[in-house]
Amino acid sequence: MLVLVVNCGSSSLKYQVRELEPGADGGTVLTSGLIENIGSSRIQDHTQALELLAGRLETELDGRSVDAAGHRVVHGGERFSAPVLATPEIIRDIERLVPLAPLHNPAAVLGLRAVQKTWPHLPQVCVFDTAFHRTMPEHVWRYAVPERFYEHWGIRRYGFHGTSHDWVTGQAAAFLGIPREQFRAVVAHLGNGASVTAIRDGRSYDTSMGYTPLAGLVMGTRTGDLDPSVVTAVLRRDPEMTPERLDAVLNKESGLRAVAGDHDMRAVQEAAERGDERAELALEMAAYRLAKYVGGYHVAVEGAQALVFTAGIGENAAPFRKRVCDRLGALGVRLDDDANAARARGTRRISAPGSALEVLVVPTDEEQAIAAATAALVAG
Ligand SMILES: Nc1ncnc2c1ncn2[C@@H]1O[C@H](COP(=O)(O)OP(=O)(O)O)[C@@H](O)[C@H]1O
Ligand SMILES: CC(=O)OP(=O)(O)O
Ligand SMILES: [Mg+2]
Repeated sequence: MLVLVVNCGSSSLKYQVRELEPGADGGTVLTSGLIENIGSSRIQDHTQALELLAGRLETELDGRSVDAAGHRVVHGGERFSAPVLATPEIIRDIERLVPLAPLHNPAAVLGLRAVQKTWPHLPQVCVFDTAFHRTMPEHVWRYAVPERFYEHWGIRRYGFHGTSHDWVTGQAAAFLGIPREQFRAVVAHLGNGASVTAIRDGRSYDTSMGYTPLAGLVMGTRTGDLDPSVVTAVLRRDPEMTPERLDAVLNKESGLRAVAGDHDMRAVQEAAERGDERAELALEMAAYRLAKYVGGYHVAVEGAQALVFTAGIGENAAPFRKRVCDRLGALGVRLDDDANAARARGTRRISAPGSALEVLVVPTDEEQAIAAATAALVAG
């Protein structure tokens, strides 16, 4: 079966076509690519991007056609706890969740509709970032705010990057030979967006992102945790500031970008190595925040067996992993500096013998997980 995996951003569309057997792993990648600058004069909207993609696929797949499409949908609210086949009603439901994820869900809706318009008979599956976190207990997902915030507006912790946290948890448990339902871990997904999840009995027990993907860790362009009074103070003090503008500042102009002047970890690391003090401060802030979460989640899961790093930074930024692990001595974490620094691929151990927690690097593969879920649902 050929599955088109679609990850729609507001101005970009990442895709992969994978060949796989339903019920098996995510199979092999036949082709992949990225269409950027959606909204420009050349590519006006997602429908036009999909038409461009359809043309590309005809050559790239040598005339073979895809059998299904799987979409990454960031916010599934409380409604979706597993992947679903997209129907017009489901797409409308996802559209209703746009106020909860104004930066992420609109693109998914556009992508779903554009695929429908380009290939009217293609089955489509939605895979939600929030779904994996539906197992969090109520005392974890509740905020201590008036009940009506939740009742009227759905304000609670949802959590994101679930497809990645789920996949990486399974890979890590298998690598260590621990049955998944007995696995306790802390999984750090560190990409442009970053979140950390407490895994108890192989499931999500707590996670650092909240009502939106703004909470938790210091990220490339997002603040992470912040005293909410900062929001009201800025709105009061700056006459030009609006909620929309402040949303953009906190999501797109903060994090590493605000402190170090660049959102990209590679650039920040290079600047720190040259002695740039702002870059050094940004790295210390990000590492300290993450280390605090690891300590907290170690307690939350009653003793983690492993700490797992994944995504662009987690998989590649050895100096950042060291910064974090060096703060975890009180938990008995001991890094193997050579293993950490080695340029290796695939799932690997980077802790020293005798470390109280196994420290692993596990490459994430959200596309593979989305393809597998799509094939399973379409075939079933
Ligand atoms: N070799 C590397 N060393 C340090 N950071 C890296 C390296 N490769 C990628 N990164 C960082 O990974 C981040 C992007 O992660 P990624 O998972 O691709 O993000 P996303 O999918 O959220 O866009 C960037 O900050 C980038 O600088
Ligand atoms: C939910 C989220 O933060 O996604 P990304 O890391 O792709 O921005
Ligand atoms: Mg990512």
